Amino acid sequence: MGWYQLSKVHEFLAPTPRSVTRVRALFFLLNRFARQPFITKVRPVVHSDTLQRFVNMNKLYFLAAQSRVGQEILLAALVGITSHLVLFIRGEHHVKAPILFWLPILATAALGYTKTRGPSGNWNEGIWETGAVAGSYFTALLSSITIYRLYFHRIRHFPGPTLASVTKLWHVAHTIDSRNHLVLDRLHKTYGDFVRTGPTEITVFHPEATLAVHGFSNKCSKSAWYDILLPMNSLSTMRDKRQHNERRKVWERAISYKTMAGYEQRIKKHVSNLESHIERTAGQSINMTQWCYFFAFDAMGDFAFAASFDMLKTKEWHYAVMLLRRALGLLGPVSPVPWLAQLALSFTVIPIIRDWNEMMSWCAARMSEQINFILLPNLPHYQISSCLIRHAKSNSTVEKDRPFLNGDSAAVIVAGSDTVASTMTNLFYRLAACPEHADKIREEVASLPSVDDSRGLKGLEHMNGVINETLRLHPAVPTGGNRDTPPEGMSIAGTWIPGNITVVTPRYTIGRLERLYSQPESFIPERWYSKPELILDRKSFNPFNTGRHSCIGKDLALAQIRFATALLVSKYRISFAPGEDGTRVCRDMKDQFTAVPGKLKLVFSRI
Ligand code: HEM
Repeated sequence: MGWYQLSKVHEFLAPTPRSVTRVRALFFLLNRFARQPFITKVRPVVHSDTLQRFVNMNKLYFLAAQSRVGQEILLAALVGITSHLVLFIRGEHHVKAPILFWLPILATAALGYTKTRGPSGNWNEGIWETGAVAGSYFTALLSSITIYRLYFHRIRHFPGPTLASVTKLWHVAHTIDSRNHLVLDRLHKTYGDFVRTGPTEITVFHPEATLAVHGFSNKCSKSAWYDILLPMNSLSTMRDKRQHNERRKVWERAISYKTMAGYEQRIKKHVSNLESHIERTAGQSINMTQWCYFFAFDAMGDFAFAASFDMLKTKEWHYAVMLLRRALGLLGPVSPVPWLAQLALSFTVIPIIRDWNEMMSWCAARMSEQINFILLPNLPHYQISSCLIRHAKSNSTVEKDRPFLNGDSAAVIVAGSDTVASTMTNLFYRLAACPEHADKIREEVASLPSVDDSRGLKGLEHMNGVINETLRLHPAVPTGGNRDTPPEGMSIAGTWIPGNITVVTPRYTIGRLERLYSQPESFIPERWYSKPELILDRKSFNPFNTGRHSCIGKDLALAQIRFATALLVSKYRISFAPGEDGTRVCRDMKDQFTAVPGKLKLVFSRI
């Protein structure tokens, strides 16, 4: 647009001598923020009619500004922009999401009331005016947020879906069926190693991300997602580094080298319960996914509270486990958006939220039982809750520690059961699909003095290869584990990521990168011992995470998986049930922070 047309606009917009400077500034800004020069882009469509309409609108706008309602509308717009620039743009607000959601709604209702019912109230005008003022506030707020995130944000130059950089609701819309692992995998294929998956979030698929973000020397901190249990807290959700370090030391006493022997005795009991069922149903089709869950939850209930859920015996889902599994369904769609999770949790009448709260109360009640009824000298060492209670009782901090004790009781059941159950389901799926791996494990186990020789089992190369390969292709935590970059920012593989940006490092995709593994989609356990050339960079394999937040239950989990695999493989041949080909395990898998595999029907036949 030339100066002739510009000065026309300027005559109408601001008829004062200072207007030339203002109009110049306006067009300078438009040019600056648009991806390409705004004026050249707009020029062909700005003919005299359009210009006249634009001018008329501006006249109306100035007239409106002189009326009372017009002033209110302008003020609302100003408040909208100011609340973004002063409040929302800084810090975290997800915990206050319920207040921030209801406040404008209540304010609009109050405004509506005064305009329609007050002394000078008029129903029709009042409704119209309230709508206009509220609309003006929200339009201004959302426009300000959108413009800022698209054109000014520190990470605006990272590629990714445009809507994802404006709002995280984009992510919710895509993960409504709990398949975040596939959503992120597709984004990697489209946009490359660094993808902007949210207004303040970058998902990094580069192999170096694992160590940079999770390794021992990293300065990152846990992201807003980890406030999910508030007002409770737990080792796995603690964001404060000092608090986490202290709590971790208490946990290390609960699951240590010394206590492992105690746990192993009880693992053998649960493996034997699983095997009894398989023996009774030998030659018949069984739902292996379900039995892996029964096994893992029974064992974890026992380790956590000395109270097994006894599902392997009753052959039925325990009420509390059903609650927990239903409640965790919430994490699939809302996990990518911490503020939505907080908001959703405030709607306590929704069935899934009721399940969530009931599950939390159930776990808290189990912890209270332990606190109230078990005396200090009787607390066994090889029980997680008893070690945590012992610490609180000996420091007289039971009441102060309640939020941690209650949070830990819920977190340990989820962290310890879901992960083991999904890994075992996937492992048996792989053994049924490739029986030669089961044959190799059988040979290895036969070389040991006993099938439950824990030391010997640890050294079985092929069995460990099968476990690693299962965890690589089917990680139990496929995308979770988000971190925030330190305030000063950080560099990952030469790419600078500014401070306080959430970084996601999805194990599901990183475990399948061609840059890291030859034939990445193939299940080759030998790559972990006899064919190391098939692994190009071992450092980024972290199914249990690395660094100070690494899985504290790793040894416990591996012991369960090894004992169960060794016993079942040495006694039975494993095959798919008639009509089953195993595809449902991956096809129906859900990513609810932990992975939930699809149904798997197997037949175990005695050897
Ligand atoms: C195959 C089984 C398992 C896998 C693959 C696994 C994986 C993981 C991963 C990836 C993390 C890090 C999560 C994050 O960054 O937020 C983690 C943390 C954790 N896991 Fe496990 N886990 C398994 C079994 C267990 C078991 C049996 C327990 C029982 C005690 C357990 C307890 C925990 C706890 C308490 C944390 C938090 C540690 C911290 O933040 O200091 N996990 N696990």
